[in-house]
Amino acid sequence: MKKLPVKNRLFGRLRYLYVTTMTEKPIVQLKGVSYFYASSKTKALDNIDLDIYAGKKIAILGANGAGKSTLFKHLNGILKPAAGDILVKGEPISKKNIRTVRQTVGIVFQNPDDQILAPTIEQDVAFGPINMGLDEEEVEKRVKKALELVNLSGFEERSPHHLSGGQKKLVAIAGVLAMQPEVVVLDEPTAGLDPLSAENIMKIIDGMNKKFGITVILSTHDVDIVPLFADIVYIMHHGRIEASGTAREIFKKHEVLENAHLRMPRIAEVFELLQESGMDADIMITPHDARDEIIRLVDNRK
Ligand SMILES: Nc1ncnc2c1ncn2[C@@H]1O[C@H](COP(=O)(O)OP(=O)(O)OP(=O)(O)O)[C@@H](O)[C@H]1O
Repeated sequence: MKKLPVKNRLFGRLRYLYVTTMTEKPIVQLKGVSYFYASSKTKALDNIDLDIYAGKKIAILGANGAGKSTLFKHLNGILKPAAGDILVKGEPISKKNIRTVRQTVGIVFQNPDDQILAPTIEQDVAFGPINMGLDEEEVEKRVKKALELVNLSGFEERSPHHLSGGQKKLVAIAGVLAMQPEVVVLDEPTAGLDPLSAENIMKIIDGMNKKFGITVILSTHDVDIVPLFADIVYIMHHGRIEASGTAREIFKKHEVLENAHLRMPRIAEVFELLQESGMDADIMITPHDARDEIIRLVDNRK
């Protein structure tokens, strides 16, 4: 085949990049979404615009009461916005498409007791696939795979109500994964977990994204896990998105963080202290980057 001149090849490549990035539509999109709880007279969401792209890992960072759970309840139609639109795969959520929307976007609630209903783990994880009208063989296959993914194989016959908080969260995640969603939304998945269980759950969440390309949106106020996980971070406060960007960009916004009752990751504070001691240190927010920066600083002093 005749090779195109370099200029044409370059143009072709640029056009490809344009087509794949600029024209890609968000898998979930919020346009000017507001929500008001009449009972507490609270404007929980205030004109939220959000574009979530397929395959990304998103962290919504916000203090207690920022509006994270309310936002999530809008993503698969549990709550309807008082104003604005929510589109899933380009379609506004409606009565007609709500079942499809709920198969596309699975939510793992903050409290697993709100989600776990059946007497055995197997029955609980099978609930979604059965509701989707899948045949017995497919349901069984999905339950087995979902329990494997959360490391709960062998727990099928046990009662979910006699599990630890961390294990209950895993059952809730398995229930959502068994529906094979494209987007998984997790409301504070590490809240109330010990460090090892939190790390385990974050590994499972990361695996969903890496192995299956699932788009992950999670909320947290744990600033230390965010840089280890997220491609894109949003800061929420008083029902508004106050900032967005990569973790590195976000954790430079000291004022925004402070106003939102958040802080930098602990590891970054070490670099602030080094700067205060007169060292030419860059602020690092992950252990690996911190190691590299410390080696650089040590080498420079030799
Ligand atoms: N069911 C409800 N009825 C009335 N007000 C509510 C209800 N749920 C939440 N709110 C109010 O809406 C605001 C946002 O709450 P939301 O639970 O969405 O915040 P959050 O960021 O998820 O908080 P947290 O980190 O504590 O879970 C708060 O002021 C809260 O008191």
